[in-house]
Formats: sequence, C-alpha cells, structure tokens
Amino acid sequence: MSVPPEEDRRVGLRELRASAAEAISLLWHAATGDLLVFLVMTLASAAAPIATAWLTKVVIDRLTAPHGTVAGPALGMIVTGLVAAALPVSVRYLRARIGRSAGRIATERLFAAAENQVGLRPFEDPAFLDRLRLAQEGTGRVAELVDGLGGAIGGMLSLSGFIGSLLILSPAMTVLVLLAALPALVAELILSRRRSAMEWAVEQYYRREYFYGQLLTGVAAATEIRLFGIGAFLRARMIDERRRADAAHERMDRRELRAQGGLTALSALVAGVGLWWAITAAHEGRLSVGDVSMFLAAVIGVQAALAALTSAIAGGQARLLAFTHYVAVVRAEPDLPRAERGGAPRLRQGIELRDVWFRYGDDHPWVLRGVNLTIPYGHAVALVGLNGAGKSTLVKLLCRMYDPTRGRILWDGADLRDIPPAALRDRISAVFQDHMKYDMTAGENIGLGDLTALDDTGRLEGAAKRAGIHDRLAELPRGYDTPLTRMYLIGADKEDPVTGVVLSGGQWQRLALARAFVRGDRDLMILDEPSSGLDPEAEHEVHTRMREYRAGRTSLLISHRLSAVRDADRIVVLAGGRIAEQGTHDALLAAGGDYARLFRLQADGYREAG
Ligand SMILES: Nc1ncnc2c1ncn2[C@@H]1O[C@H](COP(=O)(O)OP(=O)(O)OP(=O)(O)O)[C@@H](O)[C@H]1O
Repeated sequence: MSVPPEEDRRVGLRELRASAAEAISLLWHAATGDLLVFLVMTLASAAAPIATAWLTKVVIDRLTAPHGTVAGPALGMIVTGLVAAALPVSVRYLRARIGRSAGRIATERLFAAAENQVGLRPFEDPAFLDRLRLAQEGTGRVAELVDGLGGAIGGMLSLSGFIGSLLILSPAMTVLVLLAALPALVAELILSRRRSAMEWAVEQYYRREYFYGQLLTGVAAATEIRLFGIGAFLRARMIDERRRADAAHERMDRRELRAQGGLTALSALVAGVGLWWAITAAHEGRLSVGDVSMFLAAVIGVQAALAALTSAIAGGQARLLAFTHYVAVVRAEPDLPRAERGGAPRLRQGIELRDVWFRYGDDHPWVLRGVNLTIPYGHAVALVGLNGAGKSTLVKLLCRMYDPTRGRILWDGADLRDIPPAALRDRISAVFQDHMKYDMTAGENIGLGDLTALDDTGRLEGAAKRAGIHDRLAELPRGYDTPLTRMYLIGADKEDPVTGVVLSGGQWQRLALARAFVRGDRDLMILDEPSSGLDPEAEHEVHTRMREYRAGRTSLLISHRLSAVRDADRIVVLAGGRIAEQGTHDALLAAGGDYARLFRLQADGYREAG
C-alpha cells in the first residue's frame, strides 16, 4: 500500500509553524476588520469573569463590614453581567462571518493550487489525493482556526487574571493548581497529535467509502449494478471501509477517555485541598468571608481557564495539524518543471520525438522504448497499434501531461519543457479517447473548447455542424441552452425547470469533436479514436469531414479502424513501445508487415460479413 505508516506522518515543528503562518495570513487577508473586532470582544469576554469575581468579593466584604456602601460595585456587577451575556452571541456571529470569508478564499486558493500542477501525476498519487480531500475538508473548517486563536488569547487573559488574584491569596495554592494542570496540557498535546495522525491514516478508508457511495448513487454505474446484482456486494465493501475508520476512531476515543478521566480526578482533588485550606483559614480568622469567595472563584477560574487554554492549545494544534494538508497542497511545487517565460511559436517545421523513453513509474514497465518520430508541419500522421501499445501515452506526452523519462520532444526544435504549458496547450486541439461529458448545457459543452466562443452562437453552431450534431442540438427543448444532464437544474430557477437531456454515446462523441473544432485554427490537431462510438454511416461522414479539416494541417490521428487512416501522409505502427514500421498505406501494404496483416484481417472481416 502506498500510504506510509502513522509514524512517518508525524508533523514537524517547522510544518506546524508554516501552517500557523498560513492560517493567520489567510484570516487576516479574508476579514481584517472582523478579525480585529473579534479579538477585542474575545478579550472583553475573558475579562468579564475576573471583574465579576473581584466585584463579588468587594460586595461581600462591604456587606459584612459595619458601614459599607454596595451600590457602586453592585452596579458594576450588573454592567459586567450584561456585557458577559451579550458578548458570546456577537462573538459567535463574527466567528461564522470570518469563517465563511476565509473558507471561500481558502477554497479558491486550494483549487488554484491543484490546477497549478502541470501534469497528471499528482492526480494518480493516492497520498496527494488523500491530502487534497483533507485540505478541502479543512477549507470548510477555517472558522475553527478562529476559535483556536480566540480561545488561546481569551484563555491567556483570564488565566493571568485569575492567577494574579490567587497569588495574592495563596502563592502555594497557585503553584499547586498550575502543577496539577501541567499533565493535562502535555497529555492533550500528545493526544491531539495522535488524533491528527489517525485522521490522516484513515483518510484512505473514507476516500474508498466515498468511491463506493458514488458508484451506488450515480447513474453511470446504475445499469451494471442492477443487471449484475452487485449492489449488496458494493454496499458491504463500502460499510467495511467505514468500519475500519470507525475502529480507528474508537481506539482513539478510548485513549482520550482514559487520559481525560484521570486528569479530571486530579484537578478535583487539588480543588478539594484548596477548599479545605480556605475554610480552615477563614475559621481561624486569617481570611475574610469575601476572601474565601474570591479564593473559590479564583481556584475555579484558574482551573476553568487552564482547561479552556489547554483545550484551545491542543485544539489549535489539532486544527493546525489538519491545516498542514491545505498548506502542503497550496505550497506544493508543480509536478513538472514549468517554464514561465516565452511562448509557443506557431509551428513551422514540425514536432519531433527524439529517443523518447517513458514509463509511468519506476516500478512500472516501459511503455515507450526509444521512439524517434517526426510529425512534419502540415502533414497528417496516423498512429496505429494493438491495445496497450502506448498510443494514448504518446499523445499525453505531446500535450505534456507527463515528461519523457528519457529523451526529448521538440516543437520546431524547442524542448516542450522550455515552453510554458499553457502556451503549448493553446496551440493544440484534441479529441481524447476518454473525452469528457460535462453536466452542463449543450452550448457550454462545445464552448469549453474555447471560452471565447462560449457566447458566440455562430461559432458554436459552426463547430456543431462540422461535427454533424447541430440538427440534434437545435431540436432540443431549449436548443443549445438545454442541459445535457439529468442531475442538476441548469440556468433555470426551480419554478421554471428545464428538463435535461441524455445524449447517446455517439452523440457525445460528436459533441467532443465539436469541442475540438471550435478551437479553430490550432497548430496541431490530435484525434484519439474520434469515431469509435459512431455508426458506420456517421463514421464515414466524420472521417470525410476530418479529412477535409486535416488537409494542410498538422494532425495526429489514432484509430483502430485502419480504413480510416489509409490516406494519412504517414502511418506509424507502434509495437512493444517501439516504432515497428512507418510509411504510406501503399508502402506498408507492399512491405507485408504487421500493418498489412492487420489491414487484411479487417478487410477480410468486412468482406466475409458482406
Ligand atoms: N496512468 C497510467 N498509469 C500506469 N500505467 C498506465 C497509465 N496509463 C496507461 N498505462 C499503461 O500504459 C500502457 C499503454 O497504454 P495506452 O493507453 O497508451 O495504450 P494505447 O495504445 O492507447 O491502447 P488502446 O488501443 O487500448 O487505447 C498500457 O499497458 C497501460 O496499462
């Protein structure tokens, strides 16, 4: 399993500091004014109980003295009480507001950081995906960081106030109370670290549970699940993942229960000793009745403040530990080196793969083994080969989803690594084998190919016509504004819902083609199995259109249907990660190699069928 054991995931102090710095900067940036008001209010909330304790002492002392006036301190108690009652509501409101603003900004930064990854590798790395999900969860819990900050500051203030008060009455008792609180602090800090490590360790279970949950509730797998009767099987697996996560949580909860039970008993014992001392001292006349009240308030106050501070520190640490996932994603270096300057010049000579070797990981087999290939400017090159030969992989290298493990890919002589990825991709149009079906409107599904066309009906329709899907889209209930999904209501409020439409596989494929066409005049057109889902008539029509489109343009076409590639300027046969043969259709047939064998096999199949 690729997930390292818990010990390897202990977070260092440096990471914790980075997390704190990022959290503070995020909160400050998101809501400076609110944060300042929140801090002032938190301080006032912390000061209120101390003021109340002192005012109570003064009132009691004056009541027990022969000529004391109590109006002033009594009024003070009323005002303090009012403030203490009103503040928590306002603090809660502000906390939620700050949490929302900071959460929004954090989400934006997180997704921008994920997008900042140049290639696909991070999205195939379970550890990165675990982090990403924990980080995403963290953005919804930014408000808790505010709690940590407020709790720590308020806790410090009320603690120092009560300690000061207690010191005046009994220095020995002060030391005792503080000593009794120390184990609690240490224990909480250790526990919070362990909890954080546990959460990281169980994340893989949650992600798999989520996967099964999506399968069981999504439409994509619904037919197979019903037909094969595998619902109960998948549900059992899902619950199994949850059970493992629950077991880890249960172990952690028990640990906490044991530690916290012991520590609570210790503080109760210390409070009891203090109470005994105070009552005895008052009985012997060494303390006034007001002093006893103050003493009791101070012991309880110190213990409560210490408990609050301990949990604020431990909780803050836990939240910062959780926030390290966010920080790790936001500060992650791109997976591939990214050139920042320069652009991709318009293609004039061609693209060249020079001794390209590639494997998906050190422990994976080689997919490409020393490929030398030129796609000359203005030529149509076709790539054929058996399943798993590496055709789509080569396409991904051309789009720089990965870098070659060895060797270079040159764009008019410039290494792809030296061209900013966005500039390179801007020069390419493509239909991918596993093209996307966006749960958006028909127009948007095409316009995503080039955002400048999103509101340009003429361009959208032109691309759709070229892909042979315009008529179907035009007859939809809302034409190009019809949602191609039944999962959401799009572009309409709930009083006037637009029913989404489900397209057939071949229609989706045409839409993917339209998306590639709307990109217009790009330098390289990649067509990876663009017609695999089309009926024979449609396939013929699409290939004729693409042939027209390709004429004079640089293109790379992948297809298992060899009749579709026969008129390419050059056909390249990939086998065992190497180029087995290349040439024109006629030359390859004459050579009598793999291509000729496969072509005859397909042609015979059609003849037999006929
Ligand atoms: N993301 C990946 N991680 C690991 N291995 C991969 C990955 N993608 C593809 N492979 C492996 O690389 C090899 C080549 O796959 P690729 O998709 O490039 O083949 P292809 O020629 O396009 O096949 P097909 O004709 O079936 O589409 C296969 O053995 C496949 O298992």
